[in-house]
Amino acid sequence: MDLKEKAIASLKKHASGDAFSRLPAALPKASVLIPLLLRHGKLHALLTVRSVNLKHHAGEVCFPGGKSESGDTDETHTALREAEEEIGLPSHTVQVICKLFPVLNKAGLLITPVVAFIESSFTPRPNADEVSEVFTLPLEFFTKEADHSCYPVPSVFGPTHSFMYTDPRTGHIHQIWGLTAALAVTVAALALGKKPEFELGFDLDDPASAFRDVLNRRLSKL
Ligand SMILES: Nc1ncnc2c1ncn2[C@@H]1O[C@H](COP(=O)(O)O)[C@@H](OP(=O)(O)O)[C@H]1O
Ligand SMILES: CCC(=O)SCCNC(=O)CCNC(=O)[C@H](O)C(C)(C)COP(=O)(O)O
Ligand SMILES: [Mg+2]
Repeated sequence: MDLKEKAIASLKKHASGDAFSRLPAALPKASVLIPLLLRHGKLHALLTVRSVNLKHHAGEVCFPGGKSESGDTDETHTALREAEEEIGLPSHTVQVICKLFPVLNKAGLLITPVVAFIESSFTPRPNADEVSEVFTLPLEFFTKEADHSCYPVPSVFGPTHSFMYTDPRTGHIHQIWGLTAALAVTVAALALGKKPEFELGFDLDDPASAFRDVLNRRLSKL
């Protein structure tokens, strides 16, 4: 099996499918698309920098995504629609692999990550109202200790991973932390089948249990 086939097989083992479909329907929902691609024989992930003019998470690094709208048929539809709106990614060119376990953020938004492969030749067309920059980086970056730290963020999370990535193409230094870092670390570990050099915080063979525990604890506080 080649790198891409291995990653797909490994990610599919952790597909959440409809396991979370019985959560309270009233919870506001959002999806993020975690776009993977092959570049120079390695798996890469695509990330965006949010416009500084947005009301929420201004200037932060995140995956393409956003809130569910009434016309969306499911979480995957939301992720694909948002990616098309934000970076001009044509939905029909995307190979969706699976949905992973959803995460409840501080604002009570239930966020479903959708992992997908996109074409290596994709050229982003960022919508400047929402996205100021798009970049890709090797997925294995999220398994290395070199540019990683882990620290508590008072009243927001438990410990959060944080990475400082210097994009060799632009020289820009991007901080990737919080939800986005947690998702990137998870997808890197699953897709590459590799434990990071730092403490992962969940069992690589059964990540769903840890995510389900966190979700249940959060739901019980609503
Ligand atoms: N054309 C546009 N100009 C400015 N802001 C926009 C916009 N389209 C969407 N937004 C805002 O960008 C944020 C992210 O949208 P989305 O969920 O579609 O990704 C939302 O704000 P809030 O985060 O304040 O709700 C939304 O209102
Ligand atoms: C969830 C809170 C954090 O993790 S803040 C730390 C760094 N920032 C991020 O990881 C961005 C998190 N936010 C998002 O990905 C999006 O705001 C969203 C998917 C929750 C909702 O999308 P929208 O585009 O409508 O803001
Ligand atoms: Mg968005």
